[in-house]
Amino acid sequence: MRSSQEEFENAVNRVKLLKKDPGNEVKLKLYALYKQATEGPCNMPKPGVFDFINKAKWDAWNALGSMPKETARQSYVDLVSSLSSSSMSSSQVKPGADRKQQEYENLVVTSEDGITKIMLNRPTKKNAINTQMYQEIILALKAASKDNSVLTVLTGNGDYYCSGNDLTDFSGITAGEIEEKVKNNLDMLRVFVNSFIDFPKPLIAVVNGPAVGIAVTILGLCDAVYASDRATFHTPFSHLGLSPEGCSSYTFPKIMGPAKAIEMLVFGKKLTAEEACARGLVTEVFPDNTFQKQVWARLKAYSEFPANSIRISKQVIRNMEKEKLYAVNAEECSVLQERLLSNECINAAVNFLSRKAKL
Ligand SMILES: CCCC/C=C/CC(=O)SCCNC(=O)CCNC(=O)[C@H](O)C(C)(C)COP(=O)(O)OP(=O)(O)OC[C@H]1O[C@@H](n2cnc3c(N)ncnc32)[C@H](O)[C@@H]1OP(=O)(O)O
Repeated sequence: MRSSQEEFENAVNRVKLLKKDPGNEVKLKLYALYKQATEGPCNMPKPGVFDFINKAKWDAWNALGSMPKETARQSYVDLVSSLSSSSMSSSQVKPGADRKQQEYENLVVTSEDGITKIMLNRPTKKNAINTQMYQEIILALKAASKDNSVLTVLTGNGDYYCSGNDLTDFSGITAGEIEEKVKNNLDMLRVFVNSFIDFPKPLIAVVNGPAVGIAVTILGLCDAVYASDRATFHTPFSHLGLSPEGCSSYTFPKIMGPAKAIEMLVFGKKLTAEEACARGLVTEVFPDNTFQKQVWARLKAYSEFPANSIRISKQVIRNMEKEKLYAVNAEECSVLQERLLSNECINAAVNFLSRKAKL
């Protein structure tokens, strides 16, 4: 829907009423869209390099090129609407309260202060990831990649961060159905891991408690990992007749060296948070009683950094090895597909289901 001149003028007036300073980047965008909407393409002579303020304004306006006046007017109205609603909601919510987004069955996703938080929410099952939760995480990452947040955080609700893949996922499946179910799950796992590889902004894991299996391997694709000193890191693939996933067969040897990676991925050594930090898998460890306070203060400070710079820097680092990561993911999924059909794996799952085996 195209905006009218009246809506545009209303938006111009609403900008003056904003309670929160939207920051220089947004102000430049508003300036440029206003000029384009009212005067058309940039018609000013380029200011000298030392005339910083006018040069920044000129650059912003000039960057809009030949954008039609009507498009600029609409973009201006849209931008002001997004600013007005965020400024209004921040004055309406209690300090520290989260703004809830789309409803998910197994996640709580909220956005506040430039941070989108994706919280795994099956605390009674130690946040084990079932098929639906995999799909919801894929959707939540897609939404977060497009929202206004600067940072995205992955964390868990309750005493666990996540107990890994839901081992009951294959229960109730008949022998005739198993191959197809495994294939479908592995196709989904590949998409799930790719959504971490492709995530365009800094993705931070706030590991509030023990982490198992895929919840650990995927940390190698996160940009920072903050852990409570209560957290542990366990990849019991061999106990379960499985093989590494989440690109860990590539990221772990790179992060901690092959010998230490094999100790975790092949021999299933469980690490404390301090040990995982010493190996480079964890960025920093915090005492559990001040964990949330310290980590969120840190993240809030980071979220105030220039959003484009942060995103572009993350992408420069990730783009170096994206193709490699896609290939590793595909290979790991293909090996795991065979493993999931092996007797070793089926016996481990049956043991868990009959409550004989725990980690
Ligand atoms: C798409 C295919 C991808 C395949 C990739 C797999 C990679 C992996 O992730 S492998 C790792 C799999 N995870 C595990 O092996 C953990 C299994 N769970 C446990 O060993 C224990 O539950 C625990 C050590 C995590 C916690 O023990 P604790 O005594 O404190 O609590 P519990 O009473 O055992 O658990 C409470 C509740 O939660 C259920 N649960 C916990 N983890 C899982 C899980 N991974 N899958 C399914 N359900 C899980 C547990 O059964 C309990 O449920 P009930 O209260 O209903 O009995």
